[in-house]
Amino acid sequence: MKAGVIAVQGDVAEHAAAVRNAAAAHDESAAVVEVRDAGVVPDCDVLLIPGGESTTISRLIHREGIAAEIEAHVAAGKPVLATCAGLIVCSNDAKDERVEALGLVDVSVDRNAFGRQKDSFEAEIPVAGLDDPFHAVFIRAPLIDDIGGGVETLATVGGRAVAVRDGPVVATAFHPELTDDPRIHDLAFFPEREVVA
Ligand SMILES: NC(=O)CC[C@H](N)C(=O)O
Repeated sequence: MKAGVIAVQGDVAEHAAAVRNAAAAHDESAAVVEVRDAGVVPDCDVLLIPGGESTTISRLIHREGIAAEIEAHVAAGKPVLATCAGLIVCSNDAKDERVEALGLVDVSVDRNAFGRQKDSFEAEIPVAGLDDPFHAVFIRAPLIDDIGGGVETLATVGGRAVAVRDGPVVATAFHPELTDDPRIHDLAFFPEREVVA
């Protein structure tokens, strides 16, 4: 499996490690490429859009011609995992003119809504499809506010969605790449496969 991590800004190395771990759990190997230029995404089977700073990621993926390739990847039904800033970039509307949202996940977000109250928190949260709770790390996390009818909510905190699936895209307000637990990467990339011990 060839996995592309959008690497214009954000926590790229952590996603690379997590997707390798997720693939290893299926006795597969993931060849990870860091995407900084156009022309790489079309060869990727799966994509990861990391946490970081959504205004910067948005500006650079449009400037480098990567944004349109991400859109084509999703239009072809290929999986994407987008976390935190990645979720903001993939949303319909980030309510911030500096973020040219890709509209790949039918939600609107409030960029730093959780962050304004508290910069960072961690919580054990149940996630649809996982047997045990997931240790979720929230850092200046976005709040998902409007959710389209075709979007599946995978996890909530305080009644608010924090993980969603829209077709081939799984998006989280938290950072599954910052723990050693590959189960969210697994959900995104191996949705119908049995984990090999
Ligand atoms: N940890 C994060 O990715 C924070 C994202 C941040 N709220 C932003 O707008 O980019």
